[in-house]
Amino acid sequence: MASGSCCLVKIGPSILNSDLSNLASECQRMMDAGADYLHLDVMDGHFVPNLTFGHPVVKCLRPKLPDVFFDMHMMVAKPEQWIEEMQAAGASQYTFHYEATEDPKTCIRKIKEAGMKAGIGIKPKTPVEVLDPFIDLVDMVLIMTVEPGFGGQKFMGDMMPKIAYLREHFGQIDIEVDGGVGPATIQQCADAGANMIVSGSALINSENPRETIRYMRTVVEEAIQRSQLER
Ligand SMILES: O=C(CO)[C@@H](O)[C@H](O)COP(=O)(O)O
Ligand SMILES: [Fe+2]
Repeated sequence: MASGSCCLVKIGPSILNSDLSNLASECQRMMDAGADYLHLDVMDGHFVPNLTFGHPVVKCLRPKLPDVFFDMHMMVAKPEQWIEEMQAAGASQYTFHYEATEDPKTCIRKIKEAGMKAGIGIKPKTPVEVLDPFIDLVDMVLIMTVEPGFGGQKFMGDMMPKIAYLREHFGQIDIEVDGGVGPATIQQCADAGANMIVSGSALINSENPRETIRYMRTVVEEAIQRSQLER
């Protein structure tokens, strides 16, 4: 892991590829397996070529999982549009895409005013430096390692320098990695400096999700320890 990091490892399953007719029990299954939070993928058919669910589903899910941190991955055009609804539905963090808004600063301010944590993410073709002006304003940055829109895609290892750049220049910020992350790719994410690990199909399809989560957590913890020794 690049230098400067001492943040907490958090594993957040993406339930996009789970049996959505059993959404609450699939979420509970992931939490029972040792997940730290849930990464809920919202798609609007405009920003990405796919549809999932919106705030009404989050509202139904919240009472079933009252204490769970919901990281809303908002793959939507005009993300400003859904901030209040998501907060009212029970979202904990609102992670929007830099590419989806003309005014990221106002979007961040509105998320904070609504009482949620704010995350900002970039698609694979977006250079990481565009995030520089917003790092001090947000709680988390998201580096996509697939083109957003679908679960089960191939991990893009060439995104790792973006994570290393953020860890190198911005110390302890929470860096989330999302797309194709699982036991086969976690080492690359850990070495680059990611500490918030989204894993969808690898966890949902795992025969032993508890062991898969434990393994990924250990790999990232060891990378953080190594980076601290190197400092
Ligand atoms: O945001 C997205 C896709 O757009 C992700 O959250 C994926 O849904 C994660 O699933 P896997 O790539 O791990 O299967
Ligand atoms: Fe996601």
